[in-house]
Amino acid sequence: MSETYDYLFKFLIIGSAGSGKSCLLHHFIESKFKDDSSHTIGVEFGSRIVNVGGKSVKLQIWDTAGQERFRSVTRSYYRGAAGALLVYDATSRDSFNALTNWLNDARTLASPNIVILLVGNKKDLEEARDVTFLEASTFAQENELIFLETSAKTGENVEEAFLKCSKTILAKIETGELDPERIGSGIQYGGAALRNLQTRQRSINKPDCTCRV
Ligand SMILES: Nc1nc2c(ncn2[C@@H]2O[C@H](COP(=O)(O)OP(=O)(O)OP(=O)(O)O)[C@@H](O)[C@H]2O)c(=O)[nH]1
Repeated sequence: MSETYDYLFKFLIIGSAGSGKSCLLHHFIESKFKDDSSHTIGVEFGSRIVNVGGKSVKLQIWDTAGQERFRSVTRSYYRGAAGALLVYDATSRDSFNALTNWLNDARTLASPNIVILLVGNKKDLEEARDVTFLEASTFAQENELIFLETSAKTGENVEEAFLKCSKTILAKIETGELDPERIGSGIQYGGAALRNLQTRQRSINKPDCTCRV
């Protein structure tokens, strides 16, 4: 039996090693900080159903390894992603400088319409900050990204990051900018939406009984 959600979105979490991708996913799924996090080998997976503007959306999230040696494996997961969290560590300038490369990969290997949310993680480490909010938001504007600063430690803005990205995808579906039926869109209808579509289809096909011959 199909689960009752309206849409399924495929999500990626990408960015430099150590920026906190696995901790963000863990906090989103388990609502707590993963304090024994080690480097991801290849990819890890998590999923959760969220409510976005009255629609239930199942997020299928692929957490990719940031280390260069896994790049060929992780790249193979980009295809057909509807959304991505592009993560840098706000206490690491290197992770910020690497964003352009990650962005190029996402836009060329995933769908060109992929919705990307830039995430400045480790917001709780204010004293060790190496990237200002202003320069990151300027980068986000220049590259047409949505932007949030988060802390996977305190949980600040973690939920918001996933929800904001989902909300943007949903809005683009509603305006017709994204087509869930396009192969590789990273979006699927769930059981609930399919039932609605079928009901609508039936009423379109039904002959108009009020007309008299
Ligand atoms: N203070 C603080 N530490 C964090 C935060 N997020 C992650 N960390 C720490 O940063 C380190 C790396 O976190 P991970 O989530 O494993 O990083 P990753 O991006 O998944 O790394 P790779 O799997 O190698 O790509 C760990 O020691 C975490 O405890 C945060 O928001 N605040």
